[in-house]
Amino acid sequence: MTLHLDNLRVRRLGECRYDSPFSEMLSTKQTSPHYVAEGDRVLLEDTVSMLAEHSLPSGEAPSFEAAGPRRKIYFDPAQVTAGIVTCGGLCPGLNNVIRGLVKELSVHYKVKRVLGFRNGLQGLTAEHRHDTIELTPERVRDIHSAGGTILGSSRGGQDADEMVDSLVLRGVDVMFVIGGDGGMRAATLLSEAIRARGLDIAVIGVPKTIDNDLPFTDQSFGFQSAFARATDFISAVSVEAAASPNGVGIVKLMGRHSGFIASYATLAANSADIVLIPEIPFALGGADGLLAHVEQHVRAKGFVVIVLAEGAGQDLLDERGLPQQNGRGTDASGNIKLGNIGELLKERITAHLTAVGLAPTMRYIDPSYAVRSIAANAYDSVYCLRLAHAAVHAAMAGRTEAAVARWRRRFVHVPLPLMTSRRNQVDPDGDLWMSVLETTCQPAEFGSAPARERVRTGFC
Ligand SMILES: Nc1ncnc2c1ncn2[C@@H]1O[C@H](COP(=O)(O)OP(=O)(O)O)[C@@H](O)[C@H]1O
Ligand SMILES: O=P(O)(O)OC[C@H]1O[C@](O)(COP(=O)(O)O)[C@@H](O)[C@@H]1O
Ligand SMILES: [Mg+2]
Repeated sequence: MTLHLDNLRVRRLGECRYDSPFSEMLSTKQTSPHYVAEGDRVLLEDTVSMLAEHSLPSGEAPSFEAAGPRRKIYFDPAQVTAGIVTCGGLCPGLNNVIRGLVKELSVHYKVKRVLGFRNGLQGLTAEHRHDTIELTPERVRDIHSAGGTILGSSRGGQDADEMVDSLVLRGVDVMFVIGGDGGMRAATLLSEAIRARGLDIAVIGVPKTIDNDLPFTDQSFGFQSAFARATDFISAVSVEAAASPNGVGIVKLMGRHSGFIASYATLAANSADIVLIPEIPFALGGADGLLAHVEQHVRAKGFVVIVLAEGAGQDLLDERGLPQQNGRGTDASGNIKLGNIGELLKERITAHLTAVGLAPTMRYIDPSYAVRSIAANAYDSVYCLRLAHAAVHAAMAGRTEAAVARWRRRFVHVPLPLMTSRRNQVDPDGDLWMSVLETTCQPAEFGSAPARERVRTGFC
């Protein structure tokens, strides 16, 4: 879909009539390489050729509204109750975002009250809507040093109208939804239900996911902490495999549909020979297949290290129809349940190497939740705080049905439906994957795997 300026405009609840606590500070600020002034916009595209394709005057080129404080705001802070919810899988930095929101709302805007809804969107059901946490600066003072979320999280669907009822009954004026693609979809439906009832409630999404599979954001928060942790496991199997006869090190990392964690952790560890991601199908057998390459590595240097994203090679499991290894159906949120490709590879590589007289020493690690349950690293901590500030400024200025995101290093407002309009994936023709190939020296494809769909947008 080609995006036009009108697709990127963010909805406003109404005219901003109240002075913002930042009015004075903003009076002299202008756009610079380090600041985007209020009213300025950030271009969607950043190459000369992409801009030339539109041949539009710069004011009409597709662009995002810049995030940040406004001189005038929509809500009277003294009357505002804010709500916060965290939903979906855990992600480093959730507590940092909660803390950042609470402090910005309380310290600078001095809002009346901040409520934390518990256990994800379940907390907005009729049954749980009164079981909230009063979020004060004191309550959140130390939460950022821990992983997880003090509010709890969950998967599973809720009725949008029931959630709106909860906001109305609890007097919420601005609602912050911290979630991944599922959470952003739910926030979109929530906003639509609010609009349908003509209510004056702002909904702002803060995109989170370790998989980095959300579009229109340079990288999602927590991703960097997660792949840094994953790097430790690659280094561990690399050491183990190198020290073992016919060593085979395999690390299976999270990444349901996108291989960003696997790719970045591989580049950081710089010790893997092969990376397998959901975006690039691979064949096991044949002269150019994965098994032949594994054998070549073991013969040539005595060991091999493989990094595997959990969503890779799912077609191979389908073909074999193994009930214990295949995924079955979807989870409560509708996410596909994956088969265990790690177990399949372990089994097939062991059988192949044994058959050719190279009985392997298998070193297999599935760090699973260990990469996402940790606290945010220093980079993500800063990033989470700045996203939280942007989210509060957006909500107080009456922006709604929008997410805050970092785009080309600037903070921007993205219309919520766009956040789920496509999936961010590693582009097999992009420069990230090229760096992976340069690092591992693996072939662009293993064997004659099924044709892949062309990835239309890879942002990293
Ligand atoms: N299509 C959808 N419509 C409404 N709610 C959804 C939708 N997809 C997900 N949700 C809700 O959003 C929440 C988070 O979604 P989930 O996919 O579990 O995690 P994430 O937000 O991390 O992607 C869940 O409570 C889920 O029910
Ligand atoms: O928490 P669960 O249900 O075990 O799900 C695991 C999934 O969560 C993730 O960590 C992140 O997914 P979300 O961003 O959708 O929360 C995936 O990488 C992984 O497949
Ligand atoms: Mg998701």
